Formats: sequence, C-alpha cells, structure tokens
Amino acid sequence: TQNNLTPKVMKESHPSFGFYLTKVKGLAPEYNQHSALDLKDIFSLTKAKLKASAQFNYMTDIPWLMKQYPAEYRSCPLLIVHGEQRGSKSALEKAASVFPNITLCNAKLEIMYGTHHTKMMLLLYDSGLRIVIHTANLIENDWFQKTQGIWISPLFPSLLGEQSAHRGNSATNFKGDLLEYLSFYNRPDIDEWCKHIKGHDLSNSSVFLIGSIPGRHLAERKTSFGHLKLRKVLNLHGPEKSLVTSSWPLIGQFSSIGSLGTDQNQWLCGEWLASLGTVKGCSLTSKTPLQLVFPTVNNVRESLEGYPAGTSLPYSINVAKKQPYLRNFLYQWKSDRLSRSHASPHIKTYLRVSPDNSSVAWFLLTSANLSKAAWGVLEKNGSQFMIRSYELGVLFMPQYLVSRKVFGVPEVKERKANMETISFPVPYDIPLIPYSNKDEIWIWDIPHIKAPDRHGNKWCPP
Ligand SMILES: O=C(O)c1cnc2c(C(=O)O)cccc2c1O
Repeated sequence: TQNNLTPKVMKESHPSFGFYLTKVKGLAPEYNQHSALDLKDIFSLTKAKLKASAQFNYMTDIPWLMKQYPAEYRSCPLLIVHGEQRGSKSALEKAASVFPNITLCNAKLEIMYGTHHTKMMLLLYDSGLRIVIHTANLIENDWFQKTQGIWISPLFPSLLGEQSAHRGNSATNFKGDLLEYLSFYNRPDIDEWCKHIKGHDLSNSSVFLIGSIPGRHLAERKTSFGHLKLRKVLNLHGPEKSLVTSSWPLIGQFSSIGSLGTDQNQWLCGEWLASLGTVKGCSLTSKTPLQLVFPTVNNVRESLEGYPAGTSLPYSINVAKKQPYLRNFLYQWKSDRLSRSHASPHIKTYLRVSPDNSSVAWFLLTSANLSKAAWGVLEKNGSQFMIRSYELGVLFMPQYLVSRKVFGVPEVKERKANMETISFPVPYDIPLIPYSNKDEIWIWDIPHIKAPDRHGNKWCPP
C-alpha cells in the first residue's frame, strides 16, 4: 500500500509497507533518509490541514510534544490518552493545563502492575484520517538515539454517506478490530474518535491489528486480544503449514522482560509459543525453535547513549534470577545493515523466519514486550484470559501486502531462483548473533563496572 508520503521519505529501494524506523542523530544521511522518520516528519507527511489529533502513549512530555507539531497546528484539539495514576497523573494535568486545546483521558487500569503501553496517533485532516502505531514515548530521549518502530497508515478518505462500523473495512478487518479495541476504554472522548474512524474508508489497510486490553476475558472475548488474538489470526490467515513447518524459528525482540514463570514450558514455550507458532489450520505444538533478542551488557555499554540506554531496558535482577533458562534463547542486538547496532532498541518486533534465514512468514510491530502482562495468560483451566496492560501492534502478512507466500530477508545473496520475493525491512541483522559465553543479559538494577561506556561512565544504580 503506497502512502502519499512526501517524496523525501518515499525514495525506497523496496516498498516499506508503511513500516519505518525513527531517525538517529549522527548517522550518515543514507541511514536516515530512507524509511526513517522523526515526529516532525510524521506531522508533515501530507499537505492536508490537520483538524484534530489523539496521542495514545505511556510517557508524554507535553511541552516537547507541542513543539513537534507544526506551529499552525498547535491550537488544534489534542486528546492525550495515558495511564498515569496518583502523583504522575497530577503532574500531567498540571503540564496540560497550560494548553487549552489539550484534553487528557485516563485509561482505567484496574489490574495491578498494568500499564498503558499502547502508542498510537490518530490524525484527522480536512481530507482524511491517518493512523500511526509505533513504539516511542512522546519524550525527546525516545526519538533520536534509539531504534524505534513506526507504522504509518495510508491517508484514509472520508466515507461517502453515513458513517459506519462495517463499510470501509478491509480483508484484515482492521477497522472493525480498531473500533472494538477503542470501545473497551469506555471513555466518551475516545468514543468521539470512534465516530471519526467510522466516518472514514479504511478499506486499503492491509495489516492486522493485534491489541491487548486489561481484564479477565471470557468465552469468545478470549481471542479478541493478546497472544490468543494472534493465534486466531494466524490460524485463519497465517502461512501454510506445508511451507512454514515447525522448523521455522520464532524470533521475539523486545526492550523488557517480565516474570515468565519458573518452568519455561508453562507459559513461554507452552501457551505463548504455541500461539506465535500457529500456522493456517492448526496451532502448532511448541516445537518451534525460539530465538529471543535482548541487549547484552556490552550492547548497552557500546550504545550511543552508553549505560543510560539501560533506563529504557527495565529488566530487574529479582525477575532475572527466577528464570535462568532464558539464557538458552538469547541473541544480541545487532543492526549493522541499518547502522543501528548502537541505537539501543526500544522497538518490539516478532517474526517467523525460515531455517535458511532467507524468508519471513510474517512480521509483527507492537508495543508488547515479553511479558504475561502484555500478551495475556490463561487462567482457571483456560476458561479465562488475563491481561494487565494496554498494548497495540500491527501484523504484516505477505499475502495481504505483496500477494506472495513469504517476504524475503534484505541483503540475502542467494535467492531461491524461482521466487522473485519482496523483502521486508527487518530492523535487525538476520542471521542473529547468539550471546557469547562471556556475554551477560542487560539488567538495569545491578552495577556494571567492568568497563566504561563511550562517555567514560560506569553503571552504579541507586
Ligand atoms: O515505553 C514504554 O511503554 C515503557 C514502559 N515502562 C517503562 C519502565 C517501567 O515500566 O518501569 C521503565 C523504563 C522505560 C519504560 C518504557 O519505555
């Protein structure tokens, strides 16, 4: 799907399917021009006149955010959907009170430890609606030295005639799923935005929506969200099991890890991997090889930010020591092809890759880290599905984008002769690089003093 992006970001050697990374300061220009955007680029993608916008996020620096909008749009109505509570909530209210065009909407978080992780922009123009789903907080530190992912929708035109939840939908049911996700906030300000969405034609959105809504979901609601939604979508629309056999590894890449249980076969290699290893017509047993990408201490130390990059990689020692088995699955963060090996990853992606690393069966960009809170966990003998946090992601399925059975992997020399494949811009280098036996997983609340980072500092957390 071609977005009507301004030429400067569309000079692509390959279609980007609307998938972009954030710009990284200091890189050679060619690593920032193609398929890399910053917030100001996103706001200037179209010449149409912005009428209103909504920003769903976890962390928002309101004065900084306002400066990213073009001056002529800084008085447009802006809804900020957040999950702040107590002190940080009043701090946000204080910051917002300076801007009369800002309305705050507090997403309810009724289950302990849940967060509002979802990162989405709804941009209403006089000539259409654009949706952006991404992984960056609305704070400066998230936008210039990290690897972050962005999906930009086409500019969806207004629906002719009555607004409708059913007309202007696509084969991926993107419009229906987005309206269902937003309805669960049960907030009048968000319901207003649902009217705008109903009033637009989203029929050329060719990605699937994978969201998480906090709650204990029962019966058919169980497959509306989290990893069970992904299981359902892969079951109905996924790759053929004759092509994507259980030997195709599942790669998970994320910036935080939760408590996954003392036995890897319970949730990680049981319930969760069974969902992500699903192919059309069946939910594979979890024989799928699992490869997890999370930065080593050295990856963090060598990053552009140095050890402080670790403040966005919240993996704590108390959780890590309960799950030493993770070691068996770990791979380093490496992105030399995009010159982003030192741009610490805050992006979260999941994909299914062929054993010869030449093909990708599907690709998910999401806010969801590797945790039960984000993806959900079955309870009460599978009768209910408990999710703690709001999450949102988009699933790229080749047959819905390029009518091919698989995506290629960039820079793969030997192409299967008969398959003229189109590569998906995977944001890290494949094949992956395993941890060396000297590597340690990054943990943010213990000292790292063996070697200084590029700023000459060591890491001594409080
Ligand atoms: O982007 C996000 O949604 C997100 C959520 N949570 C955290 C935490 C935490 O929850 O302790 C610590 C540091 C960074 C983040 C972060 O970047």
